[in-house]
Formats: sequence, C-alpha cells, structure tokens
Amino acid sequence: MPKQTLTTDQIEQYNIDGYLIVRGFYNADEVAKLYSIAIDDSAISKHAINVNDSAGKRSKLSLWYKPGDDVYGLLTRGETLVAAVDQLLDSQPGNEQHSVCHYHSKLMQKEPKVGGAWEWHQDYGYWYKNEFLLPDQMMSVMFAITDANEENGCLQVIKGSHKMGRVEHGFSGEQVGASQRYVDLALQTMERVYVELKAGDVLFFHSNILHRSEANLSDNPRWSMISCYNRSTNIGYNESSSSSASITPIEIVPDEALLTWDTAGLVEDGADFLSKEGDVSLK
Ligand SMILES: O=C(O)CCC(=O)C(=O)O
Ligand SMILES: [Fe+2]
Repeated sequence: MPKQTLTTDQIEQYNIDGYLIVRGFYNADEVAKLYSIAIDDSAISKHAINVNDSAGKRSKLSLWYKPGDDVYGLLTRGETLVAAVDQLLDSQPGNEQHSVCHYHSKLMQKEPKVGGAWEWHQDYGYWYKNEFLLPDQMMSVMFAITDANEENGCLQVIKGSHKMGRVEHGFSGEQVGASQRYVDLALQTMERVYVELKAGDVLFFHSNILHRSEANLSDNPRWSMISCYNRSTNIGYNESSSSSASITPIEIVPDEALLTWDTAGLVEDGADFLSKEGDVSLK
C-alpha cells in the first residue's frame, strides 16, 4: 500500500497536541530490514554513547548528522516521510520549497532490564544552545523498531506543552532536564500521555513538547530511531557538526528505496557521528 501524506485533520491535531502518531507507516518487511541491519551494525556500536540516568541505569545511543545511503538514511530521506515533515514544520512565506533538512538521527537502544530513563525535557531545550532561533521549524520523528509500551519504557509526552515555549533546562545527573517546577505546573492542567507504539508506527513531535521515558524493566528491548528535522531557513549559529546538514535540503529518495535498494549499515567515515565531548547542548 503506498504511503499517504497527512490530512488536514492530522496537521491540525499536531498543531493542537504538539505530536501526531501515524500507525503502520512502515510495514513488517521494512521494520525487519532496519532491525536486522541495526543489530549487527559495527559503526553504530563503535560510536554508541552511554547515558546514565539518575538511578544509574544506562541507555545507549548513537547519533549522526549526515543521512547517507545506508538503511537509516533511506528511511530518513523517504519521500512520503519528508513530505509529512514538510506539512508539519512552520515555514516562512516564499521559502516553503524543498527546504526540509536533516538535523541528526539517533538510534536509541533500551535493552531489557538495563535501558535507563530519560528526564522530562524539550528537544529544543538542547537545540537552543546550538543557537537555532525558530523552534516551530524543528521537530523529531520517532520510528518504533520494536513495540514500545508502558512496560518497556515508551515515550511519554505532556499533551499541548509545546505551547509553553521553551522552559529552562539544567543538569539532572548526566542528563539535561527541564525545570521540575514547570513540569509540575504543566502536569496540573495538561495530560500526560504514554505513547505506546507498535513496530512500524511513527510519532511526529514538536521540538518544544515536554517528553520523558521510564527505564526498561521488562524482558523486551525497546529500540527506536529518532530523526530530527529542520528548515534551511533556521540556522544553528552555534552548531557543532561540521557537515552543515541542518541547513542542507534533504536529497529525497523514493519510498521503495528502503526495501529495494541494496543497502547496509552506517559508513564509518561518512556519517559524522556525535561524540560526547563534541556537542555544546550536552554541556
Ligand atoms: O528514547 C527516549 O525514550 C527519549 C529520547 C529523547 O527524548 C531524546 O534523545 O531526545
Ligand atoms: Fe528528546
């Protein structure tokens, strides 16, 4: 079945709630291909960063800037996905055309019993430090590679919290988290939603929505990939990646590339990986 672009109702829902779930965006073959390549990807494991939560539980993530012809890049650059992002990102009049860029992508591996929690935060809470000025022109897209549910530490969001604008962030253990006071206040009037996803589902979320996740105490892994998007009009003046991917329009590929192109894991020297020392927003 060909993928569909978003309806006006879906766009409206994203603008009101700050997030949108699209079920079954990828089929079982696409998910299986992604998972089987990711699980054996030596570049991913070599560049994995361990992030401890306040209880000492450890999440592994690998983050890269340049979307290539590897399996992740083909997913990130897929025609219908980029079209959906284009429908959701704010734009300046006259600059709408071909201006969706890839900021970075990350593979999040929350292993059974080991994978740690993420503190409440806004992604723009970090990206502000990179001196991007326009949060409405930035978003994240989470692809469920395995099922994600309350038991294995799925993402939680505070519905509508993107309307608060950016809130203050500070260190909480090794992670940077949003001000607890503002999170507590938000939770008095806004709903916390557990975003349960089946493998193949996609979650689009605004760069200012407050989100977190619990540790994975279950027997099942929770793997997901998150691609973050930006518009070419939104410059990160303090952006640390040398690749300038964040203001370079994406080279779009057809949806079927993911399954039909001969592709593999990340290319060691092509992807421009993040190291823990390398990024101002982690400091
Ligand atoms: O994977 C998760 O549970 C959350 C990760 C996240 O929000 C992030 O890396 O910005
Ligand atoms: Fe996040």
